[in-house]
Amino acid sequence: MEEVRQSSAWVARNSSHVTVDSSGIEKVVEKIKESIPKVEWDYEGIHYFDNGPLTVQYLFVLDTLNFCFWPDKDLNYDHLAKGLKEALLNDNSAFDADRLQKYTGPQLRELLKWPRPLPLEEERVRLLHEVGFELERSFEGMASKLVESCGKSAVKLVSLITRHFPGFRDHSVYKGHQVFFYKRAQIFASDLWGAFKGQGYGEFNDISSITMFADYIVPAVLQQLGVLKYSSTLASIIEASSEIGAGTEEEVELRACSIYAVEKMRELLSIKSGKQVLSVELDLWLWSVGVQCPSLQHHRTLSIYY
Ligand SMILES: Nc1nc2c(c(CN[C@H]3C=C[C@H](O)[C@@H]3O)cn2[C@@H]2O[C@H](COP(=O)(O)O)[C@@H](O)[C@H]2O)c(=O)[nH]1
Repeated sequence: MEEVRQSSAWVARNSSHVTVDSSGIEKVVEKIKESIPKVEWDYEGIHYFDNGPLTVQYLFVLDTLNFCFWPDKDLNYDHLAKGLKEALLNDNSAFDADRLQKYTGPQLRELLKWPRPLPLEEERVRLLHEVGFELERSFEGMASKLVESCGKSAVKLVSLITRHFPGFRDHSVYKGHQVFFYKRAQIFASDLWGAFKGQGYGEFNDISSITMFADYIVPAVLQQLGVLKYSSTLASIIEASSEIGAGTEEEVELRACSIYAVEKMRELLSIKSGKQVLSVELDLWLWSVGVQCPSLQHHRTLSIYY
């Protein structure tokens, strides 16, 4: 994940609309260093888990669709995680590779028991087809085979996913530089690690390589904590709930500065507490704070990546 770290740091050094405030980081670290908040994976109790390959298939489908809920104000991540779980409990072949290649928009809606079109529904369906097709072509139809071929390396897993599945190639070009985020690929590795508690399909010797997942919730939490500072123009765009285009400087800076800030927080926290802290752990804490705050104003970008 070095390319994610390095390219995000480059954006943070050259940014025009978002700044990472080191005194803000110090304040947060001072507050939490004595007892570092630990949030348990699936604290909500919404995910499917059977300790086997079907869970891996579920998590891969989940993270294929884990983006852009906000255009429908009643829809959120929980609906997706729970809806897919219910679908699998009703029919354990619902995510077989051949079935994934055939879903239509209305069928996906029905699967999730959502009464109206999903945001970016056509893209969601296209990505499911892509995943079904490539799983069948290269991994005997099973996401578990994909995971098994990574030799307990999260870095290898992310790179294999981005090589095989174009829909996971989450990157941007910023001021002429290529910037990598790989949000859904990284969160898949982290979901495996969390669900299987670091064992079996969730065992990764390099889980510390994973960065935070640059979504639309964590940047807003970091801003509230005083870790990120926005230009007045950017702040008013977000307050007005106006859209920010995918690939704009503003959007790339919000995501990259969040990655950079969490890396800095992690480094400082490790020094001050004397314990190794993982970016995935900080991410889950920050995300859970964000989704429990109904008044949180986040940036709005139509994107298939987060
Ligand atoms: N950084 C980060 N972003 C995350 C997650 C998760 C869920 N992780 C699960 C794993 C274990 C836990 O028990 C969680 O349930 C979703 N998201 C992102 O949030 C947004 C959805 O927001 P809203 O519309 O309000 O539901 C959307 O971009 C989605 O991609 C995370 O962990 N970290």
